[in-house]
Amino acid sequence: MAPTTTMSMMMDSPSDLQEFVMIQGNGVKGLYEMGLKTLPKQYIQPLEERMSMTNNKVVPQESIPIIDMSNNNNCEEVEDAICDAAEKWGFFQVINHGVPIQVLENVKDATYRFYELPAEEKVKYTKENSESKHVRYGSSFNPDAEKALEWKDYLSLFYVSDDEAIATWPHPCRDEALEYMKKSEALIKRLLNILMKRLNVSEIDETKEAFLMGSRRINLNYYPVCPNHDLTVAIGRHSDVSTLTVLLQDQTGGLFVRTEDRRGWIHVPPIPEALVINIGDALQIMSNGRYKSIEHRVTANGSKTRVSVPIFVNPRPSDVIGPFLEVLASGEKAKYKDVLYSDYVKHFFRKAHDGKMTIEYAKIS
Ligand SMILES: O=C(O)CCC(=O)C(=O)O
Ligand SMILES: [Fe+2]
Repeated sequence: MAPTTTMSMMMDSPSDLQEFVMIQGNGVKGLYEMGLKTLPKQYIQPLEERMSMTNNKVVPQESIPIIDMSNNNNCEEVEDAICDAAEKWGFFQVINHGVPIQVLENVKDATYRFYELPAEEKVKYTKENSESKHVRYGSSFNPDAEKALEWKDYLSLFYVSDDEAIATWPHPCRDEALEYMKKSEALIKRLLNILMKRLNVSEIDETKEAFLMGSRRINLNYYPVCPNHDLTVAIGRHSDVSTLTVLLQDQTGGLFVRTEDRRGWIHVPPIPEALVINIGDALQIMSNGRYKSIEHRVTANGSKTRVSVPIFVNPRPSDVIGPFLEVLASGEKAKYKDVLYSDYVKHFFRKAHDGKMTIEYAKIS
């Protein structure tokens, strides 16, 4: 069938579009490559979700902290900057973080390599087809629950063990994704140690380590050029369910973070060689609200393809998480109840992205 015929059929029929994007595994990348000039209506977001609307003012003069983690920097100053940023912003960027720059470049290249596979290859990893429940390729966030789709393709890799990853992760990106995960471990431990110290957790024993970083998931996100990009989003407003997230973004830009007063959005400018760190809901819960998991979103781009590679550092699915006893020791009242982490995550993935609503699930009212 000629591409124009397929395209006009898809523009008219939601099920044809879903078949092409999700079932056949072409993703939004496939839509872009067909030369689509108009955004299909399924992707048109309600007015209030579009970045161009007045309720979504970008605050240009503000910026999240950029923290130099070089070893020769004053330790105490670095530690304070990290904890302050986690309390006030829930988001910061780190430079001289110790993850080799080549490892970051390699995982970005590997992301392109995966998405350049033909749809017949990628489709092997969709929810319907994937041989492993730990490997999932898809488009948008939760198409079954969303009123409007998001302009994003993703490959999500849940880490269980090296052997399992080697046996199941797609070859074009397997080694690079694993290497990025391995090489970021020291940074993750350093950040968690620093953040725990302010919570009076002086030592991360085995149980605490499981709560804080017992499981990890790495996503390879692909956001192709988007027609009528102002009418849609690449990722809708959400907070992460992780303990913390280490995010590698390319030089395109488009990630925005909610301001403290919730009245505007701040751009997270791409900085060469930097990593973005953000606090997730699990750490907001464990710190009893001291560290903030902040709403963020990604805009779609009309002229440039963007990739990003977050590592979600999580508790184990079987862990029951709640505010740490050390935090409550001073008599502070618990703001969150104990929740089974897998239930919390299921709750997040059952819905469309809805800002900061997920954490209501754990709140003591
Ligand atoms: O692509 C980005 O910059 C952010 C991605 C993100 O927020 C997520 O995957 O949870
Ligand atoms: Fe996120």
